[in-house]
Amino acid sequence: MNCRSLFVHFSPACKIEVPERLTVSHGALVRNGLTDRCICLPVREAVDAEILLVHSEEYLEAVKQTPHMTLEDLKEFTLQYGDVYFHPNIYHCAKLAVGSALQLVDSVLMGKVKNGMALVRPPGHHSMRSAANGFCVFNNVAIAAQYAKQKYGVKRILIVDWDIHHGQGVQYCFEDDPSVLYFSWHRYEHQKFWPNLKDSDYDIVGKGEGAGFNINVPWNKVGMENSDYLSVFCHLLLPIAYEFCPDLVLVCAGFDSAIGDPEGEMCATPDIFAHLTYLLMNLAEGKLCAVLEGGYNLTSLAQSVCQTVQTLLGDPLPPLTNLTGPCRSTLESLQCVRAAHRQHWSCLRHAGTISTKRIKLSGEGNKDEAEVGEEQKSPEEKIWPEPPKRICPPVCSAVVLPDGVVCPDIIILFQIRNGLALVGDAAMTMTCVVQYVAAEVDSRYELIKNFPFPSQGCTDTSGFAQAMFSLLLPLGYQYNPSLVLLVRMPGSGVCDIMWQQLTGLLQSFAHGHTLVLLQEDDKACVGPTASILLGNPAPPLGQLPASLKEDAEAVERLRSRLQADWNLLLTTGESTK
Ligand SMILES: CC(O)(O)CCCCCNCCCN
Ligand SMILES: [Zn+2]
Repeated sequence: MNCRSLFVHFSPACKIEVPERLTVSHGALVRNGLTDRCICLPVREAVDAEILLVHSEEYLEAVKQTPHMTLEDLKEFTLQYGDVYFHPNIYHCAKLAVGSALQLVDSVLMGKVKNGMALVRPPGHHSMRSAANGFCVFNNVAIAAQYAKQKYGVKRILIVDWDIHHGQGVQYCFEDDPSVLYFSWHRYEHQKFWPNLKDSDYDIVGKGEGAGFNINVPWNKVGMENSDYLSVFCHLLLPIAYEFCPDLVLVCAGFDSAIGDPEGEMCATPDIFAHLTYLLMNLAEGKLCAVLEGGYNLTSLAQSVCQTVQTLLGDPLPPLTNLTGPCRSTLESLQCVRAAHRQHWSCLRHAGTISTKRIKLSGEGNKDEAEVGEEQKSPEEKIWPEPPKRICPPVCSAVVLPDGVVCPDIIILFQIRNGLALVGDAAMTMTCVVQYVAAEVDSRYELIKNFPFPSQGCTDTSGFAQAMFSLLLPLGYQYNPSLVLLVRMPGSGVCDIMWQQLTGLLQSFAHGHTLVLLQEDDKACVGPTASILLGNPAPPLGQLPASLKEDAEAVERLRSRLQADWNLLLTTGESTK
């Protein structure tokens, strides 16, 4: 009997938002042994009340009809929205995506897990109160934020949207809400890139009570690299985020901002997401929920997801190499956003003064004159090195007590990850360690001493925080040491929680190989320091007041003096020379 089989082939309306995005990402997590180290949370469908935290009744009712629609009706239905595709099963999937994000928020806020990532489809950040848009049906992250506020009374939530598209749905939801700080960078090209909104530009800062709590960083050129992303984090997002002092961090984790993606056409490599994730984990005592948005190159998507989850698990970060500094277009965007937000955030009040002439940026950092060869390649043809293995030394931390000997090579030679030593004379020991390292281990080390501050004492946490973000982090990234030696000089005046934040942030470098030297009478500092070295989150600094003018100016003077040689320190396209 010849059986006639009928293949109904759904020609995929959308070629990039495909099921393989989840199967390939999950497969990579399994292959890298990361799922074994995670707990897998059960998913559930969101209920109406949760969806109505963001969306209107009429929109929810309309979407509820879609499972019963014919293909023709579905096509008709989608015409009222932009760039979104409906399938009879998408309502169910969209409820699962929201439900997954809420399950993650519950687990983090109830302390069952430190942090986590929800791998969901369909994405959410474009969907609005009464409209689907850009592959999104319900706004997963916006609903998660409202849910966290309503159910757990969370006071301040930071949403970081590193997807390459502007999450206008999130912006519209919270634009007048000062309890939710929304940060988004996005391909913009002076409004020529989708969704082509004037509302996505840097001067849209929020409305009424929400003024200052909406930060848009437009990328007006493609080909942005790791340096561009890091400079926006160091010189804009982190200073404001620390001043805001969130109780929870939600990430619209779209990976179409990675190299190879057909939508983003950027050149940042997957390991950058290890660092972006880590830098955010030092906020809100590590309470971070990442929710998948976009990401359409299956190779870079899978690698980026693994880099993100590995950092959430506390593994050492892969050093970022050849950071050449931000390109001119980034500096222009950075300068515009900082100027637009200067009145709202005291960390920007003394921001770098606009100066006279343009600085000649290093060649590679300049998208305007991208190398010819690279320029021609399509995103899919781009190649990049596989992110390096991030090995975890068998021992995390060692403590050397006064009668012990400080031998830094055990740290550098990967036998342990980091360590602290209580020594009789911190300054003298530092000199010995530096000579030993320089001679014996032939490694580059970064000597971290407290920056010369005009104002003594911990009164100026803000000034110190400012120095950390606008000086220490960019310098450390560009210098790329193989050991970080952190010395707490007697009378440094750096208060414990700032010290803990500093110890935490400096583990961004050198595979986390940090050697801390403490004066032996500084015993009270051993516990808090060891806690950070063991991977615990630093306590919050609290909402930071304006830094003392003389401190901010001292940092600015130091920054503008060093920026000619270290252009990750740059925040404007001008040099002050
Ligand atoms: C989650 C996400 O932000 O990645 C969704 C992106 C939607 C892109 C729609 N492209 C439309 C092109 C129109 N000519
Ligand atoms: Zn996107």
